[in-house]
Amino acid sequence: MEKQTFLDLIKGKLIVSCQALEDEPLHGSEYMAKMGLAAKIGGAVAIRANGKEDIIAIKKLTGLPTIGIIKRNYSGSEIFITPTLKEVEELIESGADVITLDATARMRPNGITLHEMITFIRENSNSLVMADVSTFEEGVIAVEEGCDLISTTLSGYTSYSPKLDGPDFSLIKELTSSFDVPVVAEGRISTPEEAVMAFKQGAHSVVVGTAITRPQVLTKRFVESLEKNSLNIMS
Ligand SMILES: CC(=O)N[C@H](C=O)[C@@H](O)[C@H](O)[C@H](O)COP(=O)(O)O
Repeated sequence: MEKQTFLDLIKGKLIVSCQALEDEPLHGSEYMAKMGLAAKIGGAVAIRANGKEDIIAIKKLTGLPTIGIIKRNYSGSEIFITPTLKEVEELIESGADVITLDATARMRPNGITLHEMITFIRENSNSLVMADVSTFEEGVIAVEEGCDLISTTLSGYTSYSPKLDGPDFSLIKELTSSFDVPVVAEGRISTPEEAVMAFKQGAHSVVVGTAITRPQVLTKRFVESLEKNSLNIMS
């Protein structure tokens, strides 16, 4: 998909992240494709997904554009979102419209740089490049490296970024007020009101994952709240 067409499509709209890792009950491309379809029926305009199989299944069932990542752990590196060219190659094969890279300041496996990863994508595909960052400084680098979109995904998930319960609205605001590159608000957006707040900070689009597609986490929130309140009532 053309860059401008994709950016226009997601502007002011909701992207849903449909991901279930191997240790999650909804793991499997059939479940994720149906989750994607449910999101589409609800009005999502694109799907963020993990892994070649899920991306292919989601694209086939929904027809929506996909933002692809591959989560994989390598010993000796903390980077787990599309860490090496191997994952990039798998994403190119999947036909993902956007390839998302960890653009944090941490060392990648094999010492490959963000610059080399982006160059490889540009030379071997028409996919757009999204940079997942955890701080403003990483956003600056992502812009300098020519990423098509920046996402706040990793705020709270690097040792040096703030550990917030909710979304990192300050980071969204800082990035959107400094760059023309579209900023996607992502990470711990749990309510429609928070999504609206993210747009008020200038976000181009909003990604919601857990609050829509991880029922076990949502169930737990209810249960914990009930337990806490029954304790309060008893005391
Ligand atoms: C940190 C990390 O691994 N984030 C992942 C990135 O793709 C996903 O596990 C998240 O679900 C996604 O970013 C959406 O965020 P939330 O689920 O908070 O709405």
